[in-house]
Amino acid sequence: MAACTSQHALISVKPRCASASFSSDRRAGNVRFVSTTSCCPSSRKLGLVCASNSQSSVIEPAKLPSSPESGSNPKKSSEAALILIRHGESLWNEKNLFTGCVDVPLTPKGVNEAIEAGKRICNIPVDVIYTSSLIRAQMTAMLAMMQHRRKKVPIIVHKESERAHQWSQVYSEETKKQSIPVITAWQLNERMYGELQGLNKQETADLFGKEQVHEWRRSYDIPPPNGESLEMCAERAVSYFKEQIIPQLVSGKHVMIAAHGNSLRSIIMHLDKLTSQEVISLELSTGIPMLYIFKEGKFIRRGSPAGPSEAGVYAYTKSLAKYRQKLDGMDQ
Ligand SMILES: O=C(O)[C@H](O)COP(=O)(O)O
Repeated sequence: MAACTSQHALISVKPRCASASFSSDRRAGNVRFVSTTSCCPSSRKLGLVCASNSQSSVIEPAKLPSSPESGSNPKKSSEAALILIRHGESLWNEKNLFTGCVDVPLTPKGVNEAIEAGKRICNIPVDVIYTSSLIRAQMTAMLAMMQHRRKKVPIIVHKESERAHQWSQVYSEETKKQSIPVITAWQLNERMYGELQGLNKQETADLFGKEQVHEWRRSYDIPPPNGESLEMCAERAVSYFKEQIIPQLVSGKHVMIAAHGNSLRSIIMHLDKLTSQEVISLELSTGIPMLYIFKEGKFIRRGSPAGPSEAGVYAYTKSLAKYRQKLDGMDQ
């Protein structure tokens, strides 16, 4: 890994204007890619593993009824928005500790990041929210959604027991219409970091070597001691995405996912068809939302803002622009 790391060059890409298309661009806003032209043997090995495991981001085209919220004609429009947000800074991000599945809340900075994330997506329709079972992702989802111009109330769906489900029912159709279900799923949790959980990242690198720790943190198929590799994390996160979330998009629902650096890396790897070599260089910042459009069975990246507002950073589709106009109309 040392050879790879030393030859990496950081590429940062500025967000594009609203009219630009991101369809074939894997680099945007919070997603940083690093050149991997010269690879070490272990990276080549990863590439081979990926080739046999590579997943297509195209699923069978389906009939896609549009949500009434989208403000578009269901016959003409067949697209749904997918927003991905990594949680804001957590107390252990701040302390530079390996966190994984330890359930740590946001810092005040993380709270602000979640609020800013919400402002960036305040004009994009959301019908259903998925988060991990960890509080940092749930706080981020809630804080972000509270910034939305549509002012719907995000409500956690409790299905841990029959009673929890029954006791959290809402008995007004009108109130339900003004709510957004928030579905929590352990499958979207951060990759389990095994015996690194709670250790300081810098001290671990000093102890085991920078290359070893980079391999544990970023390689596709090398797990940290007694933890999950990205590949293992993808097995649950991408399966959940395919089984539970894609059907929502197919039915025209606009979806937001608030999750974690590595569970989202595995989902982005799937959406953008990254190889196991390319995913090594994929880094997600805390609290920066990415937007994809699901259309005719394909996922198209539409941008990721680096600025403080959503204006001019997402490549709006026609129906997203219509939805935004509708919100403008509601304000008047
Ligand atoms: O779990 C953690 O420690 C972080 O959320 C992600 O860690 P990473 O940057 O090592 O992937």
